[in-house]
Amino acid sequence: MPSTHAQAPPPRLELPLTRYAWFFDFDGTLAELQARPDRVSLPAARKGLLRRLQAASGGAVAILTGRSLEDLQPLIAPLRLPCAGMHGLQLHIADRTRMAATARLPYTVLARLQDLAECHPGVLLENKGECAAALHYRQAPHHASALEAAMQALLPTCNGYELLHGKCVLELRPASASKGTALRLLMRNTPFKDRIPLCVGDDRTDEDGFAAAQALGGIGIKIGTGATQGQWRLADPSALQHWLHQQLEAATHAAAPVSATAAPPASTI
Ligand SMILES: O=P(O)(O)OC[C@H]1O[C@H](O[C@H]2O[C@H](CO)[C@@H](O)[C@H](O)[C@H]2O)[C@H](O)[C@@H](O)[C@@H]1O
Repeated sequence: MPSTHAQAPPPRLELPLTRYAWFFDFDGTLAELQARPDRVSLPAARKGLLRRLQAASGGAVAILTGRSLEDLQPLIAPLRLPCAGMHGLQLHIADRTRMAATARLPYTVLARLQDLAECHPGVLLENKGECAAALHYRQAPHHASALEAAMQALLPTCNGYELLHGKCVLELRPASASKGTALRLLMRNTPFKDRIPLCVGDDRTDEDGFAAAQALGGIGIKIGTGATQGQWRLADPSALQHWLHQQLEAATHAAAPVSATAAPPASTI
């Protein structure tokens, strides 16, 4: 359900950072979107903020991404964080990676996707390890409807799969898991357990994370434009970086001796 606050940036967090469980989407949220998935990198300043947040929150920082974990982990290195990959199909926590029970994409479907990429100049195939595969058309948006029709036609041969519409990307993936499922699973584990989930994301699959976080009494923060059920909104990854920096600075000052002339905090959540 759309929120009445969803156009406003989140105010300062009211409680200590250790009271929140932090969930971040990757592409479009921590890292700016690029023409191709392999052109993305996470700026050092943002890695630094995540490291500070990891320390300040007692380790309750996770990434929920649509990428496979094999793809994500080098992008966040040297950080080691709990994370969910492929929109919740993979879960990595306490140095163990688990995969939701799922079918494999028939090799005939993978071969067809490869053909589609080759026949449509500018289209890229992202094979996420046999369980899911995506066709990216950011560099060839005129092919979007042909790709969609071709992938819709493949769906009946992919039992239990759905066609996901992302940002200039169409993906065949099992319908059995979501970012909401992943968030709920992580929330059952230390150090996330008994905290207030705070979920940040820019894309359609992040809405599942917002719904799960808000159902647990938490907070959803939408990055960028578009309808959302998140309560708050930030313009882009740079605005998120700035807001996180503010939260960390405020927490650092709150831990310091209080000055008699300190101003009262502005509005909080
Ligand atoms: O859940 P996320 O971490 O946001 O992942 C969503 C998809 O992100 C990647 O694709 C998107 O970002 C690319 C790089 O900026 C961009 O070129 C593409 O157009 C976007 O759709 C990733 O490649 C996908 O696997 C993720 O599902």
